[in-house]
Amino acid sequence: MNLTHIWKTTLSALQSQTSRHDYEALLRPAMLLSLDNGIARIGVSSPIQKEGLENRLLMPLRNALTRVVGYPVQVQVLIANQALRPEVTAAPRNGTHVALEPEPFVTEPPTPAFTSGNGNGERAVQLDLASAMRSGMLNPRYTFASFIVGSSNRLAHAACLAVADNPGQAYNPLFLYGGVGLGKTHLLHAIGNRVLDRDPEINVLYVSSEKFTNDLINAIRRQQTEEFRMRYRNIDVLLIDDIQFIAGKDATQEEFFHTFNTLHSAAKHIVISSDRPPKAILTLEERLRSRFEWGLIVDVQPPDLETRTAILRAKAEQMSVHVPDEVIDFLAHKIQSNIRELEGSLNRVAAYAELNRLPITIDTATAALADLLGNQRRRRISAEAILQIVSEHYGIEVEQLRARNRSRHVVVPRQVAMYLLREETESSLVDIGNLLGGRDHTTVMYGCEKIAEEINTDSHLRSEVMAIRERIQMMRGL
Ligand SMILES: Nc1ncnc2c1ncn2[C@@H]1O[C@H](COP(=O)(O)OP(=O)(O)OP(=O)(O)O)[C@@H](O)[C@H]1O
Repeated sequence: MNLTHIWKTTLSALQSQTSRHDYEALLRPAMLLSLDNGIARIGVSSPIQKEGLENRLLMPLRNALTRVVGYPVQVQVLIANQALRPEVTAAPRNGTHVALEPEPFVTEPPTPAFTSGNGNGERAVQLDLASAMRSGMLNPRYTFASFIVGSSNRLAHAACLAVADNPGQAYNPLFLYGGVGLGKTHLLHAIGNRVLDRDPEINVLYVSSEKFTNDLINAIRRQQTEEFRMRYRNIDVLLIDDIQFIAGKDATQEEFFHTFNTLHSAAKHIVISSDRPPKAILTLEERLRSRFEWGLIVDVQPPDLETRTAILRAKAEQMSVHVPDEVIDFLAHKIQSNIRELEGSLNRVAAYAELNRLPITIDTATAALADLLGNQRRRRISAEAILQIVSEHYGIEVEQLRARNRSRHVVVPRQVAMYLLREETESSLVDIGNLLGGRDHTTVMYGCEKIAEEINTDSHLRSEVMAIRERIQMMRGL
């Protein structure tokens, strides 16, 4: 493995363990300069980044590197010569694409610009700045083509596609919400990429609400609010990520309110993502909340087993790694609620197998993910607890779920229980059948498939399943 490969694998492993902010601000812009005699030299571009890495991320970094290379590694953080580092600042406005977000969304980890200097023939690679500028700050990997659609994200995907094909028309604003690592950012970028593919003249801006806030603060400080407004109000498609961060920030909310009004009244499109629906963002101003509710609000749920399996297959294919079906199935069962973690786990298993020259098997995967699975064990929820939650939700007794009763008010909860037991536990179809009064495994399979299909078309059933799932997640968190 060369330095780039080691660093990429380390970053993938760390992505699911660090906050998004730390990952984007501290890890992703850093670079593995050399690895000699068990000492990894990490290059950063500023004292702030060095301090952040040393204070917050040294241990995870050391552990992740150690796992990736398979021997103990010490970490040194160095401030690399900034002259070597290509600055990706606000891209020149060429009238096609406003690029305000910093480097992280430009490329894979920025290998460029640093000399790896390990004496092993690693060469410095020059960042293709021109292509970074061309693609703006949208991540070219986040497209609709690379997005796997399943029941958990079908509506969100369809709404985003509709916006990308007809910006300024239906669903304005489009408000996407859902938990961590479920693909909201991916979808925002996919809209941007598709809009630009179809018409490179359209001004698209992807920005996190944190970045919006910082830009505003800087503009106020430098008395450049007019420029700020020109920049943010002169775009055709605004993709704003993690809007929940502006809640409680008065000046930012005020500014965003006017940005929103200007864009919306000019039929420019606004797509917003958040970790929760507008109603649940408690300190959000009422006038913003009501505007967010003007268009379409759509959720992204944790992926079901089938979608997790499809995502893992697609990622393995992208990595050109053959991963046997039983290992895919194993990972899909183990990592349930976060796609970023799902990807990270596959990367880890592949790197572990490669470094230790092992075939990819369930044993290899168990060893590679030992710490992650250890944590999960503590959070495992029993099948009985799920039955309890389902029966409480529907106001019936657990015994009725097990009984032979076929009236609809019991059949639906029973099938929901089958579906959730399959999704949320490692129980086999036979186990589930036994748990539910000795039913045949084909009956269980039918129940699971029925619910999986119906939640796509029946919004009432969908929200019931979501509510039960939320309770299960809460129980896991306890
Ligand atoms: N349906 C999907 N198909 C393929 N990859 C996906 C899918 N959903 C998410 N991913 C991948 O999972 C990772 C995490 O997704 P993303 O960053 O979009 O999540 P998010 O919902 O914005 O999370 P956060 O709340 O942390 O911002 C990304 O690498 C993304 O490409």
